[in-house]
Amino acid sequence: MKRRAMDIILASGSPRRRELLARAQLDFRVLSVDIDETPQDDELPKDYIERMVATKAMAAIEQLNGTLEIDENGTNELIIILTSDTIGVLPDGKTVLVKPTGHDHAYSMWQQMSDNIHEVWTAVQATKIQRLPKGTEHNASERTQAFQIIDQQQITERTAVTFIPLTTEMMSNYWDSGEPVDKAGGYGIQGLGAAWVSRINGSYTNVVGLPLAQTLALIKDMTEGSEDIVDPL
Ligand SMILES: Cc1cn([C@H]2C[C@H](O)[C@@H](COP(=O)(O)OP(=O)(O)OP(=O)(O)O)O2)c(=O)[nH]c1=O
Repeated sequence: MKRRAMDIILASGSPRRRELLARAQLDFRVLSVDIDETPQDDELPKDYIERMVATKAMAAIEQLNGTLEIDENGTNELIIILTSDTIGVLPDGKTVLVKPTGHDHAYSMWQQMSDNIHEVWTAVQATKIQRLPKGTEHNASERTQAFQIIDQQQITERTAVTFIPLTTEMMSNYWDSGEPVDKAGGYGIQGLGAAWVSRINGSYTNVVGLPLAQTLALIKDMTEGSEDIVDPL
């Protein structure tokens, strides 16, 4: 992998995403963003996931505008912000599985996933921003706007996951493990949840939260034509 001068920021609090991107031996920084991830009534999976990655990107830019430390550190003027969101989607193509809000929510998702196939969708947005020249920052809504968006692209990767039949005892034990709480659909394929998965069709890293090969292709595409081109491993 050729190193690049362009900054890459992974705007995510997910340790899984950080670990996955680190496997590409790419220099990047992490910025944690916190947004309201509640789906709207009757919001379709595609609309929801695209809204999530776009909202996370805007929250990341807001944070950068707020601190401006990026310039003080002599960081590059061009930055690619990566944001990502993972959901489960039931075979009806409409029901979105997010992080469980509690025990009952997890059970109701698992009952629908038991002995059934669901899809895991991860969307990734790459947002290229440019630091405005010093002195040209402007104020909007009482916040300094120090960056402009010069490009943005989204991809959504889908993986089909088959669950074995689940018993109440299995669900109860798994809930008690604490693993389900911060994961879409209430399970982690990379952890104890692997025991529930009989088959997948598609990208494994996509289920864990970041489709690595596709994300690297997105970064490469966005750096194409610049000196900072990122070549795959
Ligand atoms: C299905 C599945 C999801 N997950 C995780 C991936 C995501 O981190 C999480 C879904 O929540 P997300 O909102 O996509 O991500 P997040 O809140 O963890 O992090 P961010 O700051 O980037 O918003 O579920 C697994 O770790 N393993 C799995 O098998």
